[in-house]
Amino acid sequence: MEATLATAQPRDTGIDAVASATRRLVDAITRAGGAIDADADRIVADLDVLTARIDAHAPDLPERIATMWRQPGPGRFDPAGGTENPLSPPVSLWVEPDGSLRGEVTLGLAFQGPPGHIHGGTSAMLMDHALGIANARAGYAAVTVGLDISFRAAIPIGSTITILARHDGRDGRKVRSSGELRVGDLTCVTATGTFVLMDDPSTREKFRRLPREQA
Ligand SMILES: CCCCCCCC(=O)SCCNC(=O)CCNC(=O)[C@H](O)C(C)(C)COP(=O)(O)OP(=O)(O)OC[C@H]1O[C@@H](n2cnc3c(N)ncnc32)[C@H](O)[C@@H]1OP(=O)(O)O
Repeated sequence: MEATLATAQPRDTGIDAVASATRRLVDAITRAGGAIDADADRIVADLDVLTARIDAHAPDLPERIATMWRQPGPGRFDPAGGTENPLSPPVSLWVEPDGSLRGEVTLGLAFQGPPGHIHGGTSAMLMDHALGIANARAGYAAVTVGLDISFRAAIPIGSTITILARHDGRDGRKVRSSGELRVGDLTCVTATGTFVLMDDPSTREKFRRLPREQA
């Protein structure tokens, strides 16, 4: 049986290709560091031309957000696994036979925290998002209200990180999920999350309107 992808299906054309190219750009900048100083003026000028070319296509923010949420299927703009989001690590999560999620990702220097290792905030984002998707796959679209995370071992930059996440149950309007990040057999991060259902009245009211309407 073919495995089911729980995150967006990557494409090698269009906005996905632009996002991938931008990730390569960010990786190159972080690896080169100050070695590009002498060429910086020309690089900035080239990048500004590209930015202006792209910006010419951008609608205003509420319209863009509305368009994003009209897209069917897994979020293509998510911060972890969003194939259209250049800031998103290239995470794909697959549904295991027991309904839990499993995926792999390799992160570069842009995600560094302590020397040579992944930033804890990045690990927390991977966990938060994977736990949220595990809930959604179980039929419970929900937002995080609590995330309990333990950093047990540092994750080296460039290592293959295995992401595991599972939905653990529902208690009224709250749902729970848990997961971990592993490198090989080593469990580096564990997390448990408490989420509140999106269709709970207070949550629905909070997230119904677009940011500009809430200001
Ligand atoms: C498929 C895509 C998946 C995407 C996953 C994305 C995950 C995210 O990053 S979501 C973004 C981050 N989260 C947010 O922005 C939510 C911010 N919070 C809120 O807006 C509000 O708390 C809201 C609207 C959800 C609920 O508000 P309100 O009704 O006042 O309830 P609130 O006081 O916050 O608490 C709700 C419940 O959670 C419990 N709770 C609150 N904090 C915690 C915590 N840290 N740990 C455990 N439980 C908690 C409360 O005790 C309460 O429980 P009960 O229903 O039994 O009384």
